[in-house]
Amino acid sequence: MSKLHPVIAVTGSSGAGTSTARLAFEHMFTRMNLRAAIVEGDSFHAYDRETMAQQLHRASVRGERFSHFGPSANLFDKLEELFRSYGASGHGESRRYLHTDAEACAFGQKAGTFTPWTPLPTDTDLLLYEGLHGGLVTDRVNVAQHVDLLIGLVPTINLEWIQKIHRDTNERGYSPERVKETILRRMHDYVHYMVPQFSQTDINFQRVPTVDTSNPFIARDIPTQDESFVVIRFKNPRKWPVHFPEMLAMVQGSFMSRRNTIVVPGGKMGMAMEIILMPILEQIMRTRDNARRRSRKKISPPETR
Ligand SMILES: Nc1ncnc2c1ncn2[C@@H]1O[C@H](COP(=O)(O)OP(=O)(O)O)[C@@H](O)[C@H]1O
Ligand SMILES: O=C(COP(=O)(O)O)[C@H](O)[C@H](O)COP(=O)(O)O
Repeated sequence: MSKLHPVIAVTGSSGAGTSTARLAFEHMFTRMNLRAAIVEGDSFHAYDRETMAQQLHRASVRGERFSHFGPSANLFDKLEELFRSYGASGHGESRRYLHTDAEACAFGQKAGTFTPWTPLPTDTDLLLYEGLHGGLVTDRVNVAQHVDLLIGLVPTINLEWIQKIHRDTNERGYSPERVKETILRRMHDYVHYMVPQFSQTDINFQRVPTVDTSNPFIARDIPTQDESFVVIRFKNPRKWPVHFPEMLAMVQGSFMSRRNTIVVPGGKMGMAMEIILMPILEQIMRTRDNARRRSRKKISPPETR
């Protein structure tokens, strides 16, 4: 945890909507005039697409579990080191995993490859991570301990699979069958490395469809915002400037389902994220500024003030 260099992580499974949620954060950062170092979780995969395919075949032949959700296909220690380093100094290094030809073309590379490791931009106000493992805790790494605000994007599983199938077939060129196989292959690691994170999160945003998603593998399109509700669970509401009565008054159609859980219409998800997250970001930045003032006082002795 860092007061001087806050780390914010949006964590969710493949297709959960973390890239989409990142855009909402970027809009808030712009409105708050904050400069963020943005890190995509896929950049901590251990293998590029070609090598990953070889590793997957080898694991299949050996009858071993192996997926993008688990430790053998990710650089978890490097991710924890990034969060630790940024929290301590505001510095670190990252790269990008280029999923599509369009992304890769901009770097003169092939899709499914990594850009080189490069230092994060300097003089940033905070780090924003969006990806698969922002809240990871295993017997070897504890990524979550370095995060100041941990957000879970956790649509109900049928909706998550519909979103992944839609995105992977339309934007990444995979067949629906191939995506179904990926979902099945990742199930063990999903249960052991993805799901436990959502007990670590400060806030979970769980989009729940109000239309039939019983068979996600035949869904023609993604349920729209208006065809859903969002269940927003706070692990510890007292930790943050969260005022449920104010939110209930501001978000039409919202209601409390538990003392720490507010439900909003899906079409109000963006508004609810802003109402909830901007005061929290403001609190984090006030804490950062106070810590920086104290740090400066320690450096300059009283007689020279
Ligand atoms: N709240 C939402 N409402 C409707 N569609 C969404 C929502 N969030 C994500 N999607 C769609 O789901 C798919 C996966 O979202 P994405 O942000 O790429 O997931 P991730 O980065 O977690 O893999 C995309 O097609 C995206 O447009
Ligand atoms: O599970 C994910 C995570 O990405 P996301 O959270 O965006 O779904 C992707 O399948 C891998 O990064 C491999 O990508 P690819 O299959 O394109 O090589």
